[in-house]
Amino acid sequence: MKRTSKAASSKGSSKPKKASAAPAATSAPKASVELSSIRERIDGIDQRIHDLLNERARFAQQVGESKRGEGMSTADFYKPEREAQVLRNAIERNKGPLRNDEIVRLFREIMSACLAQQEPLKIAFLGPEGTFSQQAVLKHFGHSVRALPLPAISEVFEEVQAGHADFGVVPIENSTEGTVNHTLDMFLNSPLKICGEIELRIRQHLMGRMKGLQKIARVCSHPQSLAQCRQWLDEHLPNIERVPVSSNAEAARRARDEDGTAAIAGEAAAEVYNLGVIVPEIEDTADNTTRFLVVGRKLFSASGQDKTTLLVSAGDTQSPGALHRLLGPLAANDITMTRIESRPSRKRKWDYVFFIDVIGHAEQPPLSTALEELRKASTLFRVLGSYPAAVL
Ligand SMILES: O=C(O)C(=O)C[C@]1(C(=O)O)C=C[C@@H](O)C=C1
Repeated sequence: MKRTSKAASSKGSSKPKKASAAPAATSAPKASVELSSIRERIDGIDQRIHDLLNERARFAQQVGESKRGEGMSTADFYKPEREAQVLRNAIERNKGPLRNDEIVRLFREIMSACLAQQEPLKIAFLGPEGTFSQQAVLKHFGHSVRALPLPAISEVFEEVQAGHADFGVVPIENSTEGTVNHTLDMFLNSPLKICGEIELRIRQHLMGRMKGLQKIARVCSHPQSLAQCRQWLDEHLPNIERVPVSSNAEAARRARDEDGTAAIAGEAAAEVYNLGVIVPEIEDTADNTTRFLVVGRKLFSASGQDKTTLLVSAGDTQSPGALHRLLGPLAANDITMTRIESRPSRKRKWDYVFFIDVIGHAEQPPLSTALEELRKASTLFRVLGSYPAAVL
C-alpha cells in the first residue's frame, strides 16, 4: 500500500547497506577482533571531536566577551547571518556518508550550545508543547534555547515586543493550504522585524489510543491540518466527524483523554501525549511543507543569500496600473519576486496592501536601488525584514 511503503522506504533509505553475512562458525572470533579495533578507532576520533568542540566553544566564548564589551544584550549575541554562513559552508564541504540535513542538524546544535554559554535565547512560539511550531524552533535554534509556548500568534508578537522573549517563531504559509492570514495581518500594526525563515516538512499522522480505523468516532485537528489531509479523510473516513481545534497538540490531548477520538498531528505530539500512530503520513501532497518566520526587534546584516519581505501599497488600489507601479521598480532592477499576497488594509473597504517577498538584502544593490524607486512609487512602504534564506 502507498502509505506503508512510503514510511518503510523513508526509514530504509537512511540505513547503510550491510555487507552479506560470512559463515558464522569460522568468522565470529575474527569479526569480534575487527569490531574492537574499529571501536578503538571510534574512541580516538570521539576524543578528538570532543577536544575540538571545547576548543570551538572557548572561541565562541571569546566572541561573546567581545560582544559584551561592546554593550550588546543577549538577543544581540545571536547572529543569524553568521549561522547561515556556517551551515552553508558545512553543506559545501560535506562529502558524506552523512547526509546534508544531518550535518546541518549537528552544526546547528553545536552553535546552539556555543551561544547558550553566553545566555540561552528565549524563543516564544505558538504552543502548546508538541506543535509543529515547536519543531520549527528546535530546527532553527537547536535545543540549547528556552522555548516558551504561548496560546496565540498575537501573544508571540506581544512577548517579543515587550522584551520578555528574544525572538518569536510563527507559521506564515503552508505549501498545500496557503497563507496563515493571522500572522500576515499582525505585521500591519506591529513594529517587529522578520529575522529569519524556517522550512519544515510537515508529516501528518493519524493517531489515537485505538488500533484500527473502525473504532474512530471523530477526528480532531487544527483546521490547517484537517485541510492538508482532506482527500485522505474523504477516502478513508468519509462519514466521520471532523472537529477543528486550536492546535494539533490540543487534538492529541483530546485523543488521549476521550474514547473514540483520533487526532491528526505530528510525531512530537504522539510522543508527548503517548499515542499510537494508526496511519502515518496522511497529508495529501508528498512535499507538504510549512514556512515559519522568526520575528525580533531589529534588522540583521546580509548573509550572502538573503530574502526581503516588504509591505507596500500604491494608495488607490483600484486606479489603473496601481500594482504595475509597485512591481515596475523590481522588474527594472532584475529583482526576483518569490511571493506576493494581498490583504485588506483594514483602513477602508476594498482597499488592499501587498506583502511581497524578493530575493536579496535591502541594504545591498541591486535591491537597495529598486527599493529607493519603489519607496517613491508607494504610499505605504515598509521593509519588514531582510533575512538569510532557509538553509535546508
Ligand atoms: O560568530 C559569532 O558571532 C558567534 O557568536 C559564534 C557563533 C558560533 O557558534 O559559530 C554562535 C552564535 C551566533 O549566533 C553565531 C555564531
